Amino acid sequence: MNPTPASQAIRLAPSLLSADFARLGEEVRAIEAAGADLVHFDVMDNHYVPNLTVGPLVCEAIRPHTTIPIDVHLMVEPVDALVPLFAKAGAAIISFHPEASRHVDRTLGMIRELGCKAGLAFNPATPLALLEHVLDKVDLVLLMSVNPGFGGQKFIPGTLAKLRQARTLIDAHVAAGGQPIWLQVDGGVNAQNIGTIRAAGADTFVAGNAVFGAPDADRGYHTILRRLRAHAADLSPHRSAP
Ligand SMILES: O=C(CO)[C@H](O)[C@H](O)COP(=O)(O)O
Repeated sequence: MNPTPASQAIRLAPSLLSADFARLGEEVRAIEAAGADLVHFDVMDNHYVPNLTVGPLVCEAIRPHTTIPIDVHLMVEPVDALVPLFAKAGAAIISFHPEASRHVDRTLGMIRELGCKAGLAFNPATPLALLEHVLDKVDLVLLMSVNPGFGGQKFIPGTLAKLRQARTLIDAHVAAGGQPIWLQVDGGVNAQNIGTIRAAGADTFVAGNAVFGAPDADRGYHTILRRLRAHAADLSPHRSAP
C-alpha cells in the first residue's frame, strides 16, 4: 500500500451502496474515470446488520470494469467462510467487524494469506481496545461514523475523538517501524465535514450518498469527487464542523 504520510494522503472510496444497482458496471467505470481511489463494496447479511445487499458473485462481476482496488466491507456474521470467496472474486481489501469473528487474529491472518489487505472495522460504540493487540496484522482501520446497515445517515460527531485516538495508535506503530495502516472513515461523509474528519486523522474516506446521491450526480462524478478532495485538503481552521 502507498506509504504516503497521513498528513498528505486523501483516498476517496465511493460506496456502491448508493449507486444504481441496475448499472453497476457503468457506475464503477464512472467513479474510476472521475478519480476515485477505491471502490467501496458493502456486504450486508440481514443478521449482523438489518439489511441485505450483495455477495461475491457481484464483486466478481464488477471486477473487470475497473482497475482500482475493490475495498470489501463485510457486515456479516460469521465472517470466515466468506473471506476466501471474496478474495477469489477480486477483492483487494477485506474488512470485517471484530464482533463477527470468534478469532480476530486468525481472520486477519487468513485475509493476508489469501493475498488481500486486512481491515478491521469498528462500530460507533465499539472500543478500539483490541486494536493494539493486532496492529501488526492490520492494513486498514475502518471507523464507522454511523451505525452500519444503511447509507444516507448522519455523521456521528463522537467519531472524531475516536479517529484521533486511532491516529495516535497508528502513528506510534509506524514510528516504531510497523507497517503503514490506512485510517478509513465510513458513514455520513460529505463535502461539509470531510475537512474536519481529515483533520482528526482519517486518510481514506467512504462516501455513498454524497457521491451517487449528489444533486449534480446526473452530470457525472468528476466535479463531486474534485469537490470532496478539495474540501478534504482544506485544513484551515475555518472549515465547517460535522
Ligand atoms: O457501510 C455503510 C453503511 O453501513 C456505507 O458504506 C456508508 O453508510 C456510506 O454511505 P453514506 O456515505 O451514504 O453514509
